Amino acid sequence: MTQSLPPLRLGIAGLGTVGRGVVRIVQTHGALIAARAGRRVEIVAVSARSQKDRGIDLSAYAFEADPVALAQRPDIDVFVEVMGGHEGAAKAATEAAIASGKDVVTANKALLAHHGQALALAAEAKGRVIRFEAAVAGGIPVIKALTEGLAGNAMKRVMGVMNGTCNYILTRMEATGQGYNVLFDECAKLGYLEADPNLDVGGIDAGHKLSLLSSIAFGTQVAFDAVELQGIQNILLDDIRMAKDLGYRIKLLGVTQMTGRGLEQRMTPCLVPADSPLGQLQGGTNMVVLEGDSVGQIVMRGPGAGEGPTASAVMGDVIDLARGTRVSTFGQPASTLTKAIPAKAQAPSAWYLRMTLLDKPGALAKIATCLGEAGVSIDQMRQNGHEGIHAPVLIVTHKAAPADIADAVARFAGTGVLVGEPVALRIEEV
Ligand SMILES: NC(=O)c1ccc[n+]([C@@H]2O[C@H](COP(=O)([O-])OP(=O)(O)OC[C@H]3O[C@@H](n4cnc5c(N)ncnc54)[C@H](O)[C@@H]3O)[C@@H](O)[C@H]2O)c1
Ligand SMILES: N[C@@H](CCO)C(=O)O
Ligand code: NA
Repeated sequence: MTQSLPPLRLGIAGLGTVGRGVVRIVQTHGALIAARAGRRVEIVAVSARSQKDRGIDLSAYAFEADPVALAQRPDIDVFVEVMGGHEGAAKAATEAAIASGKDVVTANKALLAHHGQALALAAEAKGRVIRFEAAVAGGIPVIKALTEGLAGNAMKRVMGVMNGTCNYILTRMEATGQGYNVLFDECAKLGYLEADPNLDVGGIDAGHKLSLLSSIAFGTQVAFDAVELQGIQNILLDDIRMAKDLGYRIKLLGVTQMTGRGLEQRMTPCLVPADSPLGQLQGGTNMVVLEGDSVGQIVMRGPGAGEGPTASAVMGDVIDLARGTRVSTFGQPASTLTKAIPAKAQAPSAWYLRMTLLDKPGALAKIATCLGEAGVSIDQMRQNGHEGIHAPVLIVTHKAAPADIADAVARFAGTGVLVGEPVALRIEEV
């Protein structure tokens, strides 16, 4: 007869959206979890900023006002960090948990994007791991897919729409004909925005997630600073409409790939074919596209945020630890991850260029000349009527290097016919 294992004891720091969800799953699915893990999972202690009523019964758990004290308790096995923030309490408590020999489960992409390598090394030195399924694309089990199911593949490219708020804004712009500012305000009212909304609309939150996927996919140390970031704040309704006319949709798309030029990581608004899985992704849903040399392309779609989906991911990690499944934090020992060499030049692609010109003879010709001088070839060029003396102009280029596009855009400024700033978006082959 096998001897039954003692319960796995959790300390949960943070009782907000995610923390409450974790407590609810542990309380409602105790028997199911015990059957699957071969042992019970128990909550021993919790920590939050206050002891206010949260609509869940916490009476059986010890309360620690200080998350560091929670992390150091000798009666917990796993520290669940669902507070947020990449400095301060989350970092101090995670370090304390590791130092006192606990495994860590976290939903905190910002913390790992900034300190992932140091934390993973510290955990490894103690024979511990950090699991973070909830941190990337919420409920989609993409970390598990990459570290386990696809471990026999050399990964070629990973792409993702991983900020639900941005995808909500972009798809609602198309569906309602309302502009960015109106939909930003709607997101604020619906509570979709991070405390600092620039984390969402500036692409930073999604960039954090991409940097974690890069590390696992390519065996490199997390290099968030090397992610090229561009937000969605400058996308106009006109862009959404013109992209649609061309057969595309605009997505805040993350792409990471290892090229002969180095590691390319970008999180930028891109045009993708409207009929592709990425192009069809609506609302706040996330999608991750994984391309491996043996498996080909895998598309995973699902909820990237919210209490249930995020807590589901946290519990998947907890149950792995209860079962004794201990995959290294980034899929291989942190000491073997190589330093990422950021690509000096990013891959060429076709480009969408939108600008406003003075509607006068020769204006378009001057812009065409700039493109020619920069070595960029034009595929399509459209002027959609005019607004007084201003003419909105759309140009689609053949494949061109980003440096050549930047060169052309710099030349536009000297023509005397440009009004405002042009917008250049990649047309991504997905
Ligand atoms: N909400 C989501 O849908 C979602 C999805 C994926 C990942 N995440 C991540 O999960 C984490 C938590 O997010 P959330 O939405 O649950 O946040 P939240 O703001 O709803 O809750 C945060 C909780 O942490 C507690 N807390 C914060 N600082 C503390 C401190 N110094 N000491 C003690 N307690 C402290 C707060 O009291 C609160 O209970 C973040 O890292 C977030 O990025 C959230
Ligand atoms: N602000 C994030 C939450 C999940 O990380 C989003 O909109 O997707
Ligand atoms: Na996930």
